[in-house]
Amino acid sequence: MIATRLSLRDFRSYSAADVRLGPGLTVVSGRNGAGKTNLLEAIYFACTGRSCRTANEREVVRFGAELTRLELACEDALGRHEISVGFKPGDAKRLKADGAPVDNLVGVSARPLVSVFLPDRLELVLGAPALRRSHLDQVVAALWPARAGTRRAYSAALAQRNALLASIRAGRASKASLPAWDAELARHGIALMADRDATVERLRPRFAEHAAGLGLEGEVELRYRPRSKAADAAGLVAELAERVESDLERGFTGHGPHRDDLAFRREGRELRAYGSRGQQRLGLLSLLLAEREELAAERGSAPLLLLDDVMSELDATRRERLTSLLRRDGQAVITTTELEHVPGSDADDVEKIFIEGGRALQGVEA
Ligand SMILES: Nc1ncnc2c1ncn2[C@@H]1O[C@H](COP(=O)(O)OP(=O)(O)OP(=O)(O)O)[C@@H](O)[C@H]1O
Repeated sequence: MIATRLSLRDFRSYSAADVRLGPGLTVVSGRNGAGKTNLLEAIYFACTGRSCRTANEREVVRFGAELTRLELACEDALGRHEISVGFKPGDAKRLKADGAPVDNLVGVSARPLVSVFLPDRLELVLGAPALRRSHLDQVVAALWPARAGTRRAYSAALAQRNALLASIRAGRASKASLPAWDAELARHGIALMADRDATVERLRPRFAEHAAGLGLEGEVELRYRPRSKAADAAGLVAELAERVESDLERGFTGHGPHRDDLAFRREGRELRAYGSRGQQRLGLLSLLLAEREELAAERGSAPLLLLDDVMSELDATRRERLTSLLRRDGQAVITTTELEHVPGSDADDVEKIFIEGGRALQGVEA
């Protein structure tokens, strides 16, 4: 599934825009503040009905406008599709797939899956483990939609166990009720760990391959780091039982897959602590590219990759490598202040959009 055209009204800096997206690479260029990221965000918003930039979505409506509206035309082997998103702050979003209203766009097959790289996504390498866990769980859900419920079930069981720990501490409940929740938590926990492990195992070789291809030198590794050593639910129950006194002291569950991490390593050391900014960026790009390939293999269609300002911190060789990779397969949209930062962008197979004066113009600057 590819996205072929985006039309919008009153989104961020645009009063209106109508742009064609290439089946391969599309380059969006313009000066700082021109509205390049806004266009990328608009594509994401049209695909998912959500912003990839802000939790306060009223920000996406153009200053002075009441509502925003986006339409995304897509195409697959079976024909054309259309997604539309209408958003008026304070009201429920109006989402449609092929003309029919839908509650959300998550499971909608009329649109491509989408994967986004914004500069602040480097937090995925640099930030707290919770970000990596949640990213990993999103990849699990994208690869195997039927398993999306495992994390929700685990979180619900964890909340229940924590509430029970607090009640026991306060003398309102007895310890005798804990084993039932431990069993429930362990059952979902083991399933969650198995899904995470299977996902990372599939991503690992592709990650290493892309890291090498993009010029991230040295031995590079993606590794799943589960907190628990348990091989089955009974093992996790036993680990929980061993720690019950400290859990009761703290009032929450200190052990289990809600403490897992995903490690990006180079030469045996964490990229987070020892990598340069450029190396961290290449690590994250390698992960997104590995995920894209794995999704294409599992789901039969590669996600649309949206890359904001990835070229500025890469040297000429790495820009070259990334661009040729992006031109090779799948659909990608990349923003840049300088077209020359995307080597080969003058080729006919690369679609170009130039942003100037609040308008998105097809083709390059005259
Ligand atoms: N709701 C909104 N209504 C109107 N304009 C907005 C809105 N939200 C942001 N903008 C404007 O959008 C512009 C920033 O656009 P954007 O972030 O897309 O720039 P960019 O081209 O990606 O720049 P850079 O190269 O610096 O990253 C700013 O001028 C900002 O004022």
